Parts: sequence; structure tokens; C-alpha cells
Amino acid sequence: MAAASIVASSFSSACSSLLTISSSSSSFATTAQSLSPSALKFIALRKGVLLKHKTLLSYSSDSRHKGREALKHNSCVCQAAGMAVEAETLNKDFGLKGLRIETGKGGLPKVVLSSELGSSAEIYLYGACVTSWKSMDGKDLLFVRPDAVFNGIKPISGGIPHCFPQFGPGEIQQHGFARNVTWNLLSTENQAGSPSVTLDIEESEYSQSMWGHAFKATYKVALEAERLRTELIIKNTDTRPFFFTTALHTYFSASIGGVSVKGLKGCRTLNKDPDPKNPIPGVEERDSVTFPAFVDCMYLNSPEELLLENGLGDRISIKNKGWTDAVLWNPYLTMEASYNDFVCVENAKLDKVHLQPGESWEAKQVISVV
Ligand SMILES: O=P(O)(O)OC[C@H]1O[C@H](O)[C@H](O)[C@@H](O)[C@@H]1O
Repeated sequence: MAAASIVASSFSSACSSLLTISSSSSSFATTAQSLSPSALKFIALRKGVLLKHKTLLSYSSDSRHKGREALKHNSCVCQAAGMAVEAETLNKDFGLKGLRIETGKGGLPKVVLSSELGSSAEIYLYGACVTSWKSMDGKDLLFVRPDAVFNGIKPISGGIPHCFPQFGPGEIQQHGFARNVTWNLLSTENQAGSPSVTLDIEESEYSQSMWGHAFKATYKVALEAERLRTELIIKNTDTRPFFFTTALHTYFSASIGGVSVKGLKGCRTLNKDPDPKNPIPGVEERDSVTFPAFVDCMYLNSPEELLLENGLGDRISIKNKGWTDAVLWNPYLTMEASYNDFVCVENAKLDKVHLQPGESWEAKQVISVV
């Protein structure tokens, strides 16, 4: 293992100092706020670098948890010489097949899962956003909008962003804050050829600036040959009750003229078109919902499986447990450059979930090509 040392200058509130982890070979650099302490420790340990806990803690309190404030300071750079994140090295070091960390767009770290049969998935720690799910033939079934930015400030527009602790507009910012904070890398597994990663977030100064509760959100993403499973657990770690709404805002690749969604007939609807703040109640009467124009509609008590034809020749089953509602969205000409290439079919929990201290809520999603 490479000998390594840490030169950590002071982590001032201006966040302009450098954390330098040095050893012999090439270098890996990323914005400090894009690496959570556990992610940094995780990478470092695999490279034989000993990170001192104190360093991580000060890193954590000075940069990571200041949210937008810290994120403004892009000069806050983490340079880890000798810690180039290479697939082979990490695979070897993990002893776990099918899992590695890579530097993604904008220098943000992403976890790459790959199955022995050729399917793969990518998850950014920023927003715990799954940005890619490729089937065994290499086709990406998820879509990232061309206007998506990977700057660790704005949410990633595409893949599977989280909406938590609020779906849509409301008392706090649209879709909450979980999609624009960096999640911790909690654990990795590879059970029976199914690589998985578990990420988590807890309250921070940033989250508490808009939602004053202590909580823990744990999110597991597991890749199987033909399926992608996710499990989200929200725990009230506070001494007072709280409530939330949430969704997995999944962007599927599509050719919108050929898209249909089956399974929603008979559901009560709340149509957000024309005014998202005053949705119009109704009932879905179609066997198959299509997208000939702008669609932004919430479906209450939707079933545990929806079938999506993506217009590109794929039938995708979207199963869930605990996600009691669904949302369909296509922006049509309001997003002229890309509306034709995606459809959002979102598993959601639109009725407020009330949690007493110590209680948890959990929901699962399984998407597969059928
Ligand atoms: O632009 P965003 O904040 O990512 O939201 C994109 C869309 O998300 C959901 O599908 C909502 O139902 C829409 O009303 C909203 O426009």
C-alpha cells in the first residue's frame, strides 16, 4: 500500500483551504463538499491512507453541513494525491465484485454497480441520485436531461432524484432538500451477484434551516441482472413528531409519442395542470395513459405495479411497496429541447406520513424490463 500523509490546513469558515492527502502517484481532486466524510474515509482506507477522525469531523462541520453557504465556495478543494479512483484498484481492495467508486461529472463521486450479466447502474452521492440504469444490452433506461448540471449546488435533473421531506411546492423549497445534499456512503454488499450500496443522510444545519427536525434517511440501491431495487427508510430521530411527503422522481428514457402507462384506471387524480398549487380532482378513466400534450398529474392510491411502454420498444414494470401514490409528468413544449426523450413516472407518498419519535416509514421500488 502506498505510504500517505495528510496535510490539512485550517478549515476556515471561508472554506478556502485545501485538504491534501498525499502519497506517491497520481492525484484525484474534487470539490470537498462533494465528498462526505464517510465517502472520503472509504476511498482513503482503500488506498491505505489513514484519515484522522478529527480531520473528518472538522471537514464535516466546516464545509459539508453548511449547505448552500458552503457550496458557494467552489474554491474549497480536496486534493487527494495518490488516490486516483480506479475501478480495478477499488474492486481489488473491496474484495467486492461489481462495485466501484468513480469520479463522475463535475468531479462528483458516483458509485458504479455492475452485474455479471452486463447490466449496470450509477448513483451519485450528491442527492443519492441514480443517474443510469443500463439493461443487459447496454441500453440506458433512465434519462438525464441535457440541461442537468453536476455542480453540487443544483439538484441533478434526471435519473431518480429524491423529493423529501416535501413533494412539490409548499412550505419549503420545491421537492425538499434531499436531492441537493451529499449523502454518506454507509455500506456496500454483493450478495449472490447483486451489488448494492446504502447511503444515508441526517439533519444538518442546512436541512434544519428549512425543516427543523432530526431524522435519518437510509437509501439502498441494489442491482440485479434485470432489475433495479431501491429501499428508502425515513426514521424520526427527534424528540417530537414530524410529518413529510416524498417521491422518487424517476425520469425514464422514452420517445414520448409512443409512451403509455397502464394500471392507473379508476384512481382518483389531482391534476396539477394548469395550477400546481391548486390541483383539480378527478378520476382516471383510461386503461392506458398517453402523452400527447403537457401532463402533470398525481394519482392517489395507485396500484403496486404500473406498466410503462417507453416508445423505444421496452416494457418496464414499476413495482412498489409502500409508495401508495404516483405522479406522471411530461413538460411537453415547456421543455422543448428534451420533452420528447423522457417521461417521469414517479412513485410517491403524497398523503402526509406522520412519525412519532423513534418510528420509521419504509418503501420499496423495483423496476425491471419485462
Ligand atoms: O423542476 P423540478 O423541481 O425538478 O420539478 C419537475 C416536476 O416534478 C414533478 O413531476 C411535479 O409534479 C411537477 O409539477 C414538476 O414540474
